[in-house]
Amino acid sequence: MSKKPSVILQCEDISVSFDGYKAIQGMNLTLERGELRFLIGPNGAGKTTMLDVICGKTRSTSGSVIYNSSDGPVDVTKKKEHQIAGLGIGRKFQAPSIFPTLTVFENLEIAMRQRRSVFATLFARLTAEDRERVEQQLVMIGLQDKAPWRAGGLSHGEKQWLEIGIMLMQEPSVLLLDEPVAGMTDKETDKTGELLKEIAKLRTIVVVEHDMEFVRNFASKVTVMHEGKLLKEGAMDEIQSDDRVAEVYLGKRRNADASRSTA
Ligand SMILES: Nc1ncnc2c1ncn2[C@@H]1O[C@H](COP(=O)(O)OP(=O)(O)OP(=O)(O)O)[C@@H](O)[C@H]1O
Repeated sequence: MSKKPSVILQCEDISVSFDGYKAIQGMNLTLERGELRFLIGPNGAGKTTMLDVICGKTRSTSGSVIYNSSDGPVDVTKKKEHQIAGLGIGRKFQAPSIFPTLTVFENLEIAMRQRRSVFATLFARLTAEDRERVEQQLVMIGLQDKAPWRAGGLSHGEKQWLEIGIMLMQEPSVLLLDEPVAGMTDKETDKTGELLKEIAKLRTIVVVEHDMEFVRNFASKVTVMHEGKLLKEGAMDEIQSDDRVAEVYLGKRRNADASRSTA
């Protein structure tokens, strides 16, 4: 058997324009298998747009996103959103996708069934193996005690973990998450960090994040974007001691302070 390439995703020279406004300008991003990468940068840097390009929600105006799928390399910029999801790139959006009136268990069960053909979904009964898969997922996301709960009754943090569990039932190789800890308590935030580290043992995760404490606590490698470009990439301590990174964050804060003081 041939060895899988260590790089799972390579975004090269990506540019995106919105009605002439250049939101991304020649961005490069290379991800290894099994890494937890944080994508940071001031507001409007282009982080979410980068995730949108990778999952096919937004078309790049130039550049390529090569995904090393189990069937070989594919340029996903040529694919549609549902095809990209089918190839193994999962995206979690801010809007919740859980069914609040169904139980936690049923939410995971439905996600598992969606992988199958319509015929199989209509007629399949839950096998012992299926049940085992759902149960393993419940343990992974820390909701085993809440399996019979209605999903709508979960706390905010628990709902986010269930959403991550739903994504995992599709067995993606790459997970794209936009601010997964927004609105969480400190305890929930830490638990989410541990969960993401666990998931990244088998899969690649990209997290767009503003919560710097969360990034400091859980990031091994960080990519900083500014004005649609790559500003700096490296370990968190290198990022923190970089003058240009400090400048773009402080510069933004200074501008915000100035406009506030003149308001
Ligand atoms: N659909 C769109 N149409 C027009 N402009 C857009 C669209 N989506 C994003 N933009 C603009 O592109 C730029 C980059 O946006 P993006 O949301 O990717 O930044 P971001 O780094 O994720 O910011 P934030 O941290 O505030 O979420 C911003 O100036 C934004 O206003």
